Amino acid sequence: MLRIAVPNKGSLSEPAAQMLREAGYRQRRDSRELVLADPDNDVEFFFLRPRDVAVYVGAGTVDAGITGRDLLLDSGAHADEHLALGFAGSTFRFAAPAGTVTSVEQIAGLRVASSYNVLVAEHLASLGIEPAGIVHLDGAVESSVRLGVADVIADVVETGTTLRAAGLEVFGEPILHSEAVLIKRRGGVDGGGDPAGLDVLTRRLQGVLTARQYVLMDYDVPVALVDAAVALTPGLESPTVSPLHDSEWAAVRAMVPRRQTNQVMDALYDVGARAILVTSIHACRL
Ligand SMILES: Nc1ncnc2c1ncn2[C@@H]1O[C@H](COP(=O)(O)OP(=O)(O)OP(=O)(O)O)[C@@H](O)[C@H]1O
Ligand SMILES: O=P(O)(O)OC[C@H]1O[C@H](OP(=O)(O)OP(=O)(O)O)[C@H](O)[C@@H]1O
Ligand SMILES: [Mg+2]
Repeated sequence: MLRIAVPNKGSLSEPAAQMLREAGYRQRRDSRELVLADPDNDVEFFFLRPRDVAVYVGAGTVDAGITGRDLLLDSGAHADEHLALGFAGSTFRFAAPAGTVTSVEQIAGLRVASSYNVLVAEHLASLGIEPAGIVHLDGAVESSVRLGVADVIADVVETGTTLRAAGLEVFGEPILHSEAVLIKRRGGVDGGGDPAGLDVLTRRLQGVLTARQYVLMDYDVPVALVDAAVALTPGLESPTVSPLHDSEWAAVRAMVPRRQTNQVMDALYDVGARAILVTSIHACRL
């Protein structure tokens, strides 16, 4: 039975549960449940603090886990990213009161507050910059400068709303682009390969990612224009082209990136395609 660690609260928890549900797994009904067996799928879920997921995976007491790339790197755990999951996207950045600090080099000799000390220390060391110290805080890091325990902060930024509300501005390049990731133990099981069942979990999650990123497009097009139309909808491998009762027309079906749906429909219409239909993909295995 594959043992999978899942965040029990915070920004990652609900979207992780939703993705697993879409991948056909049972998920808990009560947010206080700590363990959930799903015997039909031969997996067991352990609901753990987002920060602790990498620790358990690194120790090998669970086989895989869902966490943030930033949390994984900060943990120093013996675990690696296996699959990017496309949600909980954020950047990890330095910020300071507007106009006070404008370059990363200026951090030398200053106090930096963060919940991600390891990440910050490694990043500054790699740049050869020595801060006066790194102050570890559990959260609400944006308040630390106003309250006098630090001069700059390093924190998760998504929309920037929290920073603005605290009168802070980002400076320097992003330290990291993060998102939710599926992780596994570094070096495999007892020095061997991946844990049994990880391949199935991975294919299922990839199926959800594909179903979210693509739509299915159907259209009719005059046979003489099939090549021009198909060039606009090459699909993943090759589009399906079927004959129609009217032998001068053909029907085409192809997967199209969801973001390009309307541009592709406009272009197909211009080429001469008609009856263009778009449907969502519920699940898939590529
Ligand atoms: N506003 C946000 N938008 C997108 N991702 C975020 C946001 N805040 C946090 N994250 C991501 O979620 C993960 C951390 O989750 P969260 O903030 O819920 O944990 P935590 O701060 O340890 O928990 P809590 O805040 O409940 O104590 C990180 O991977 C981080 O990049
Ligand atoms: O750029 P924004 O969209 O404003 O989002 C970023 C904020 O979200 C997270 O905070 P969270 O809600 O997890 O609180 P915490 O600081 O207590 O962890 C993060 O630590 C930032 O403070
Ligand atoms: Mg948080």
